[in-house]
Amino acid sequence: MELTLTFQPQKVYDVIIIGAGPAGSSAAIYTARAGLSTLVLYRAEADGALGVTQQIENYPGIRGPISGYELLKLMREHAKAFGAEFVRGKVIATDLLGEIKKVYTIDGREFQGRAVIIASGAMERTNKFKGEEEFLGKGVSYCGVCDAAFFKGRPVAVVGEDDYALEETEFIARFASKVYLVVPSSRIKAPEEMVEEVKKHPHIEILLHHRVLEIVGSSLVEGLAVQNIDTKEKKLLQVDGVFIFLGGNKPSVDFLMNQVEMTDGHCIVVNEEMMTSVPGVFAAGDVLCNNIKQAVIAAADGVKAALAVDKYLNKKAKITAQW
Ligand SMILES: Cc1cc2nc3c(=O)[nH]c(=O)nc-3n(C[C@H](O)[C@H](O)[C@H](O)COP(=O)(O)OP(=O)(O)OC[C@H]3O[C@@H](n4cnc5c(N)ncnc54)[C@H](O)[C@@H]3O)c2cc1C
Repeated sequence: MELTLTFQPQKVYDVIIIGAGPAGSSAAIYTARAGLSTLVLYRAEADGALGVTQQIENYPGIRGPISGYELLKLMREHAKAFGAEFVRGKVIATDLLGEIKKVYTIDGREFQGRAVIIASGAMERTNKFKGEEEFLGKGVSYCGVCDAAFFKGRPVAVVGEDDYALEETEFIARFASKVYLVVPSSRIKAPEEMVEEVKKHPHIEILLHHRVLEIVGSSLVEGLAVQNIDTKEKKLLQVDGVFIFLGGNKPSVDFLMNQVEMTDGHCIVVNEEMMTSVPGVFAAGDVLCNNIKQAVIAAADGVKAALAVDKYLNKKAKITAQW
């Protein structure tokens, strides 16, 4: 019998956009409309600064009030209508220095593109909890897909307060016997229907408005000390694992692995055409520290980056507007 092997070459996109907030989605409208094959990678549906915004009423043309997530869906649908592909996947690593740029997601996929736009926002944490570094890999994790199975039939805690944290909590609850969802704020910043789903889950207990005091244990995690912010009551949750999915206000740039020039404060350096120090790699939106954090400014930045990608890939002498 003759064996025929068929080799499926990996698709190389014209541009990969990391982030589906206003910067990434607006960039995708322009790159896709310019006929460039466009892939947008994003972490979770109602994620990023706009995704968690309850109400917005100052985005031009959308009088509102409208939730940030509803506005995002309009932007994404607009980009999809021009052919942009949106794929969920948290980017954890990149290889940007070659002509073909490689982008890796947490679930082990590799994507290739001729240009990359970094539009991952600025919602990384700035502070760590007591015990977090000590128990990293010994019960502390930042990845449900990677580590939830290690906690099959055992109790864990998840610390987080948005859509991304909810999705991870639901996934982890498939394995753990009990999941305490510790929410530092007084509400979960996610669409109501997602919150209701999680509330109904028999293994999940939500602790709203609780702060983390300390992750405790000897060689492995044995508990999470928390405090109710309203009543000041402290308790020790007996858990074997602590998953942390909190946001902050630092640029989300870990996956760049120092390949592009940055300032001391982890701010990406770009030129007037939004290009970083690496040819073919651009950045837009809140990920740029000096930006005024507004949706319309992020969107405009995304458009500038998209037009610059068109110039770069099509070797144009200058950036041209799209009519
Ligand atoms: C509470 C709040 C209220 C606000 N209210 C207003 C307002 O009323 N009006 C206004 O104009 N602006 C408002 N803003 C600001 C506005 O939301 C931001 O300026 C804007 O969303 C920035 O857009 P962005 O695309 O740069 O980043 P974001 O909107 O933060 O989007 C980042 C994207 O990157 C993705 N991402 C991050 N890391 C990764 C990764 N590792 N892998 C894959 N994807 C990743 C996320 O999933 C998300 O899709 C508000 C912000 C907040 C937090």
